[in-house]
Amino acid sequence: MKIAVLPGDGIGTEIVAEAVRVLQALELPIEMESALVGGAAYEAHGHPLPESTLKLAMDADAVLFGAVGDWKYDKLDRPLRPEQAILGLRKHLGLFANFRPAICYPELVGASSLKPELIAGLDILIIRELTGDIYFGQPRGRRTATDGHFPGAEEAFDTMRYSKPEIERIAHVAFQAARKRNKKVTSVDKANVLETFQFWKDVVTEVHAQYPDVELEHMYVDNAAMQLVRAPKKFDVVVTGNMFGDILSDEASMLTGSIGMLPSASLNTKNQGLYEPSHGSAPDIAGKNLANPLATILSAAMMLRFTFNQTEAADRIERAVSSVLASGLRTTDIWSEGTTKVSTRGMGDAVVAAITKTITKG
Ligand SMILES: NC(=O)C1=CN([C@@H]2O[C@H](COP(=O)(O)OP(=O)(O)OC[C@H]3O[C@@H](n4cnc5c(N)ncnc54)[C@H](O)[C@@H]3O)[C@@H](O)[C@H]2O)C=CC1
Ligand SMILES: CC(C)CC(=O)C(=O)O
Ligand SMILES: [Mg+2]
Repeated sequence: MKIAVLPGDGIGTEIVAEAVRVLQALELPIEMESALVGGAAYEAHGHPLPESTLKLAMDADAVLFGAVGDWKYDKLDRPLRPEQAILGLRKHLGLFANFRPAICYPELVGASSLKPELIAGLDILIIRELTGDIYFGQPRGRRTATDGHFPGAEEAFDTMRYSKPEIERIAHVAFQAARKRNKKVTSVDKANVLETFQFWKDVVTEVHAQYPDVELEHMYVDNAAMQLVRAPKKFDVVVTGNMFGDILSDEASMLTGSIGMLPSASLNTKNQGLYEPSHGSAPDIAGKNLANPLATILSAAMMLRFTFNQTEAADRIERAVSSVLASGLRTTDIWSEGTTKVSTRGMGDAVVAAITKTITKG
C-alpha cells in the first residue's frame, strides 16, 4: 500500500499531519512518501505541481491530499496558481468520480445551522463529476468582444462542455452507488437554460434504463440548492457536474455541522484514488492549530475502504471518530455549550488514542 502524501498549503499541513498519525496508529503495512504541492511547491520549485510530485502521485496507489491556495497567489498567472495543482492531479490521474458523503453524526446535530429535526440521521452522497465541465473546457480566456451588449469591450469567457462517455460513466457510478444505498438518484442540472445540461439530463435518463430498480429524479440546480436546506433527508445519491457539485457539496457540509466534517474520495477507472477534505486551505485560520482535521481523517478511512479494500481498518477510524465526538471533544468549528474545545492536534491525539485502545483490546 503506497500512499503519496501531499499536504499543500494553509491548514493542509496541519490536518494531513493528523490523518498520517491516524494511519500510522493502525499499524498496517503502509508506505508513505510526502511531497510539496500548491503554493508550497511554487515557492520551492517555481511550479504548483512539479514533475516529481506528479510522478509520486501517479506511481502511488492512493494520494492523501490536504488543500492548496492562498490569497497571496491570486495575482499569479493562472497556470502558476496553487489551485492548478489539484486540477492537474485530477486531470492527469483521470479522477473523474468524486464521492462527497454528507453524514450528520448524532453528536453534531446541534452544531448544524439547521433545525435538528431536519438533519438528525442525515446520510446523503453527492457524486460530482470531476474532470469535465466548465472547470476544464477549452477555449477560455480574455479578448475583445465582437458582439454582445458591448462590442469592442474587454470580455472573458469559459467553455462548459460534456461528452456522452463522460456523462455515461459518472451516471453508472451514481446508479451503482445508489443500489448499495436507498436506490434513489437525483440528477442535478440546469437543462432549462444550458445545452450542456439538457444533454446531461438526456444521457443520464438513457443510462437509467439499465437500472430499473433505482429511482431517478431530475432537479434543476437552483431548486436543489433550496431543497438541500429545506428537506435534505429526501435525497439519497445526488449526481451532478463539476461546478454544481463543487457548490452543492459546500452547502451540504453545513448539514453535517461544519465543512471540517466533509471528506471526499476522487477515483479513476483503476480504483486509484485521491483523498482530501472537501474544504480548502482556510488561510484565515492557518497555522493556529484551530482547523478540524476530521474531514481529512475520514478521507483516510475512505482511502482504506475504496482503494485498499481494508474495510475493518476503515471502520476502526470511523468508530474512533464517533467515540471521540461522543466523548464531547470538539474543534472550534463544531464546538457548542457543554462540549470541550480541542485544537487540531488535540483532536488528532484523541482519535489516535481511540484507535490504539481498540487495537489493544483486539
Ligand atoms: N481542494 C483544494 O485544495 C481547495 C482549495 N481551495 C482554496 O483554498 C483557499 C481558501 O478558500 P475559501 O474559499 O476560504 O474556502 P475554505 O474551504 O478554505 O474555507 C472556507 C471557510 O471554512 C473554514 N474552514 C475550512 N476548512 C475548515 C476546517 N477543516 N476546520 C475549520 N474551519 C474550516 C475556513 O476557516 C473559512 O472560514 C483558496 O485559495 C481556494 O482556492 C478551496 C477549495 C478546495
Ligand atoms: C480549488 C478548486 C479547484 C476546487 C474546489 O473548490 C473543490 O474541489 O472543492
Ligand atoms: Mg470546493
